[in-house]
Amino acid sequence: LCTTCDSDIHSANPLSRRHERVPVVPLLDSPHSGGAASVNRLFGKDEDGEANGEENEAESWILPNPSITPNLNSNNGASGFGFNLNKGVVEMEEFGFGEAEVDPFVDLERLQQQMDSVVPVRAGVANLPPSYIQPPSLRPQSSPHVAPSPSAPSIPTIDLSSPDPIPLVRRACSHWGAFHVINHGVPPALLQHMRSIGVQFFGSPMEDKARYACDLTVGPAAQGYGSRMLAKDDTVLDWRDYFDHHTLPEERRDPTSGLILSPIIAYIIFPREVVTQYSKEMRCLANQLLSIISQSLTLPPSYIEDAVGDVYQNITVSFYPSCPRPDLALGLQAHSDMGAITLLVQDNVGGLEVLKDDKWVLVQPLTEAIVVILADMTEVITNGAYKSAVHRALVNANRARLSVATFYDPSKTRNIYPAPELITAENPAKYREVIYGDFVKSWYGQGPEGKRNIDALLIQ
Ligand SMILES: O=C(O)CCC(=O)C(=O)O
Ligand SMILES: [Fe+2]
Repeated sequence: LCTTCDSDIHSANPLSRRHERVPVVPLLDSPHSGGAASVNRLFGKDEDGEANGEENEAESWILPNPSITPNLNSNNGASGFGFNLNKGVVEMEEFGFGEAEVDPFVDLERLQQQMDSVVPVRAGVANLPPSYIQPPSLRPQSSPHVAPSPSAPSIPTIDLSSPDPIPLVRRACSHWGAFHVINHGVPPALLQHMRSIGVQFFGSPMEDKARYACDLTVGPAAQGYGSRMLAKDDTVLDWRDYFDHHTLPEERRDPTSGLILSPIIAYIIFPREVVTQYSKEMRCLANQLLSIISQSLTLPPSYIEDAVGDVYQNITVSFYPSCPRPDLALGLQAHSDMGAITLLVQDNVGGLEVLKDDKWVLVQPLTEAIVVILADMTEVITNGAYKSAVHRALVNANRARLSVATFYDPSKTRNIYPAPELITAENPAKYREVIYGDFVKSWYGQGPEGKRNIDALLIQ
């Protein structure tokens, strides 16, 4: 709609007349984007503000598949989704949640009052569906915690512009396996932009989001919208919806891969321009960090990067709606990431926890900082000198939360093994060599359960 029509239509309804139109942040300052023109492009308008749907589709990260029309009430293909689409719809209807009209401009706090998601947000305080109830030992409060306070220990913050970050990184990696980086060189506007697009996407009506449903029959971590992490049915579900992008190598950028349904959309979802830029910046930062990490173990700067080989990068935007019983559920179960390194950007709600000395420690959100999480293959390559960090996401009753995780992984055919340079008679190899694809298969097949998959590689 042009601004005038938009205003006319919205003022016809006394409630929506009070809505305030707030555009998401302007696009980056680049020769191709900037200011009002970019905002117009984001919302499907040409430079004069007129609607321009075709351009939207061309710029979306994922393109529609015009041969398939979504039918939320049919049984077709429901079993292969990242979630069971039919089940989701039935559950939402059961809880009196019909087709919500969601304003894509709303912020997270307002959005959670009216949004729909795969997780059944409208279950009501007394009614967390049993499939989301964690066994008592895994519930948030049942495991030991470091009480959050300004003086409580937390992951270190490393200024990457400092003259010599190597000793700081060495310390953070050996003690925590996770740390914040600041002055990392990624433009803050890009981080904010990615978050804003996420808010806009998850705030869309289910009917629109379901058109991007991922197809887990093509394999785990398929591209697109979903909620289930594992193929198995008997796991407790995470209180999380996600949107996964396959970004590297570039040949994985098939805009239809992994999707079941994707017909015409009226507005843009994850614009290619932004995701591409984000992917580039995150790759650059990951390479810089892997170089510092290698050097911190007296390995050549490109050691871990070379050991990983061609990088497989996925960008997963996670959305954790407010939860009726945050004491019984988890946004994301305890796990270590399976690749080499993860770069996580969170909003200001908080919920990420890292396990340190068998106690959960909250990672306080830091504006503009990026959380670096060491993953399992770095643990193998460094022969356990650096351990992957076990982490999980909590949910809360009042506020929805959004995070963007960028995974830097080896290709499925890559052999990963402890660096021979780090093996001595006194310090023999601690892990068996593994083909990364086999590791991923076992991870998704049986579930993470903390570090069980990497522990299975330990040489006794
Ligand atoms: O959302 C978060 O804070 C954690 C996300 C995460 O651990 C993951 O996607 O692997
Ligand atoms: Fe993770």
